[in-house]
Amino acid sequence: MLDTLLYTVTGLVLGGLLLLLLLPRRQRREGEPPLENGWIPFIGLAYEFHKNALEFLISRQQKYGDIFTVHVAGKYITFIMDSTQFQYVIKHGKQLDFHEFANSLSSRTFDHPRLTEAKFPHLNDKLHRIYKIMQGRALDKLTDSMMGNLQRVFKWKFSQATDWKAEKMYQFCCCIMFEASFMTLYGRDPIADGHKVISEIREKFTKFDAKFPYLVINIPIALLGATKKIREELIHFFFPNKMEKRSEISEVVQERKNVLEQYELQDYDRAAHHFAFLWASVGNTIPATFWAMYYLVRHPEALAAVRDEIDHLLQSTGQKKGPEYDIHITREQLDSMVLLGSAIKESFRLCAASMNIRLVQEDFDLELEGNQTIRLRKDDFIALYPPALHMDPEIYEDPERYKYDRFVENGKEKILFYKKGKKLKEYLMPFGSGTSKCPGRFFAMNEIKQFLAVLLIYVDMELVEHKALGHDNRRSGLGILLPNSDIMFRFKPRTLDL
Ligand code: HEM
Repeated sequence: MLDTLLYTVTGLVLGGLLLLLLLPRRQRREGEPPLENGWIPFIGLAYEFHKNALEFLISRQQKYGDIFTVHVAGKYITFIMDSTQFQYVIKHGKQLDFHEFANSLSSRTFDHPRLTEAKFPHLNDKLHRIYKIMQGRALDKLTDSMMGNLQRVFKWKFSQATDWKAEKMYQFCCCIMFEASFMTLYGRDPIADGHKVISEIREKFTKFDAKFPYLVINIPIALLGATKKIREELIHFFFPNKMEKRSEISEVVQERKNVLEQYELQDYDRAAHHFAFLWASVGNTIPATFWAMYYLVRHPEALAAVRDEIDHLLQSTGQKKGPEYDIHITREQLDSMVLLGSAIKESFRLCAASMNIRLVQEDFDLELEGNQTIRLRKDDFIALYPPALHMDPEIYEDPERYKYDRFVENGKEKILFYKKGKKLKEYLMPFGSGTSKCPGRFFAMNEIKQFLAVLLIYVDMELVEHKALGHDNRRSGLGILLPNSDIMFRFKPRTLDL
């Protein structure tokens, strides 16, 4: 009896699978790029893509050429692999939309209502206008505040270190960057113990962040253990009663708060928006800071050259080195440190994997260089995958190698990179492109520079473990990749040669 039941169930499952396999697949139409469906219905090539996106895309590029469409988890994505063609995708903002797609992703991940124009007229535009506060001269205030907060956190961290002290490097970066960025953007609660409250938020944030890639690919939050509860707790930190208590809130967060208050939103929904901004402001900055620090510590010649540049700046501005002194470095001075900037860009090149994705709004022919056109279908995606550019040996010689001064030429920032003899408009894309370019990119770059400058001024450091780190590919396509494990390093107050 049991045998018969088992045979019947197995038969039904196999029959169902066979039927699924026999379902008609999408066929390539004339003018469209080569298409690969994958053999598993709905899933398509999702597994291969997520295992190692760069390897997967390069293998398809070898098979189909620079443009091809693949079926990944129910979506059809056309990849443009030739970096000389990127600008043609970037400039088609009307037919290739980013905001609609980003809005629904953010709403699903951070649990706020979608900011549709019909329901919340002009809200999206108003929020985007605020981002100007993070650019140009307006950035001075934020940069100064970050410098003060970073030094406060570093001094607290190093206060007990008299001799070598070992720590996990990722955790170290996360602790310092989270706290300093949080205080800079969201200010402080004058009564509560700042370190304790922020550590609590950071721990919850780290747990949420570990599940972030699953939320993005639409795995129901109910299947992700305690993530729903943690997300709610994080959102509660930004409720009006908590925000009102905080002093020294940055202008950008204050302005966002003012704009959100002009609309009929629940307290929870407003708080969820603040939480989304928190994720945007530290979710990539922390791993980016880690990689910049890791590569410097791993390459003593790079560390020595960058430290020399920082020391030189201190000397020329008459400042003393050492944790007992306050350091002041202006935004212009940060900009002038080309070796430090180059070292950070080089680490971006090796770890930035944010897919630039656009949703096709209507059937249309996308014109590319050299009278080439490709036919695109409404509701498909078109994507640029920066690692394909960053690891291209025609653009970057010996691309696997970390070369801290790769972005310096004749003592200035190097901005000319070529492919097929053509000057590239986009040669480094950690921050996205066109309409979706990160509005926090100047602040992010400054923060990482400040972190490294203070660190190198305050301490000597070296690796304790000598294992090679790889990437955790779960965030492939979503921003800066995390390392596949943490690594021990040690530091001690710097011996000063004054
Ligand atoms: C190394 C650090 C950072 C990296 C690599 C990074 C990268 C990016 C990327 C790639 C996007 C576009 C998303 C997409 O195309 O899907 C983006 C958007 C965004 N980033 Fe950043 N980001 C960083 C730091 C920051 C910081 C420090 C802030 C704010 C303080 C920030 C605020 C934002 C915001 C608000 C958006 C959404 C913009 C929109 O709605 O159009 N980011 N970021």
